[in-house]
Amino acid sequence: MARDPLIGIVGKPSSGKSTLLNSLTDANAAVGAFPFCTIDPNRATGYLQLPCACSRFGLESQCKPNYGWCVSGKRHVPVMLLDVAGLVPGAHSGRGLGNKFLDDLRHADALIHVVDVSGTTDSEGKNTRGYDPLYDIEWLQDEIRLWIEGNLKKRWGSIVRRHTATKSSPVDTLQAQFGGYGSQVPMVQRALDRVASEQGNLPPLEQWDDEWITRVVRSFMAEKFPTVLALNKIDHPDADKNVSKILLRHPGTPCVLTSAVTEVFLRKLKKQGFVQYDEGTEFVDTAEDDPKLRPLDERALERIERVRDLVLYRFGSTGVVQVLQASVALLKLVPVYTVRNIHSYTGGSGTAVFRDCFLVKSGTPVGQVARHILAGRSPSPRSRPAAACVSARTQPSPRATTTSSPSSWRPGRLPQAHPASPMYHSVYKPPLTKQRAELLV
Ligand SMILES: Nc1nc2c(ncn2[C@@H]2O[C@H](COP(=O)(O)OP(=O)(O)OP(=O)(O)O)[C@@H](O)[C@H]2O)c(=O)[nH]1
Repeated sequence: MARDPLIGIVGKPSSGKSTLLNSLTDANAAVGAFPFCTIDPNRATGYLQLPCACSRFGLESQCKPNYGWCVSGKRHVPVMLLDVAGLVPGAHSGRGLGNKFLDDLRHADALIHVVDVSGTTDSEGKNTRGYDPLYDIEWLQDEIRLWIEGNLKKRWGSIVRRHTATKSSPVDTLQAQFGGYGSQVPMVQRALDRVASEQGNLPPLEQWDDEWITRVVRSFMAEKFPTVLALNKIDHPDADKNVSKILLRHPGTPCVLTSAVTEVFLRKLKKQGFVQYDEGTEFVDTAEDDPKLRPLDERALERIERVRDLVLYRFGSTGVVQVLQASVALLKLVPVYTVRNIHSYTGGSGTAVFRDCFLVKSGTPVGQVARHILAGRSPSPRSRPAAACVSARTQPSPRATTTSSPSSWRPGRLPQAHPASPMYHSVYKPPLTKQRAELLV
């Protein structure tokens, strides 16, 4: 990924995409209980929560990020988000507001699919009761596949002729077609390898029929658009049974239970000084717990109680922070802290430490990281040339620098994402056995 990661938020109309975007950012995307409330894709900066490198050295008080912020060793790293207008079944052929929305997705590196698990909106986002959201997961994946497949099949005859005439490899031929989605050769190669491992060797490209094309496109989708499901509206009484059904049907898919509307509510009260809320946790203090806070009226207090009972105490959080962490984890990104002084971790002048943090694919050679950072940014003089890279996940050594190579990681490469990292813990990996899930139903 030669640019900053972009996470696309997709789903049917009224599933809560804009609410999720608002809860992750300071954006004010239009929110409404009517379909197609969003028409243009909204881009906004969300903030990914990570344990900051400063906390490993007891330097929390000196940590002053150039972008985002850090509180008590919890770093908030900016990540670009894209809220795509609601998709409906048949979108690939222009239904709803057309496949223009699918085109908006081209540059996304991973997707958050917002699924309304309350069952109160149908596949087009219209109000209903008892709707089965399992259907939404399937048709949305199909729409994306049919869109890519349609674009490919439109030109299949000439693609094959050119492939034969130029004696290209299937990877090169497909890369020429998939380049518009921001693919790269290794990504296309992985997609083909996956098909080969599942189906046996692929026939020559000239002999691919519709079924082979579908298999290849499916596999490319898994590489290009890794997806996490945000099972949203868990505050609704009908959500439990739908969540259980989804977890049973999609055991391998990363899912995070969310209540975006609760997160928006809590962040708003926090901003206004009514509550102390630690985002990503279940802890909300009011004036009853901390007299320094502004007192809430009876109605707001009742709502806080409901939110605690229905969401925070039951699920441990609103899930909004975790869903962004899960999507970044799908991309196998690790934070890299560039510092000028590898002894003080400062950025040049002053005493502030760990001023810059970049998200980089795990395993990327240090030289490539440096080239990417120096080429892709126009850093301020204060944060200019990185003399060293420190990754928050370097375990157990504190330093991963270009000039020293601690024994715990391979010299010249960034460490692999640590499996015990909170980034992975926070992904809602269904801990349910089949029996427990059935009990929930
Ligand atoms: N109960 C509940 N309602 C929610 C939640 N998240 C969003 N909503 C409500 O769902 C409705 C639709 O939310 P939006 O965020 O506008 O949905 P959208 O998916 O962006 O819709 P489009 O713009 O039409 O694509 C609004 O009334 C929200 O308040 C949630 O977690 N729980």
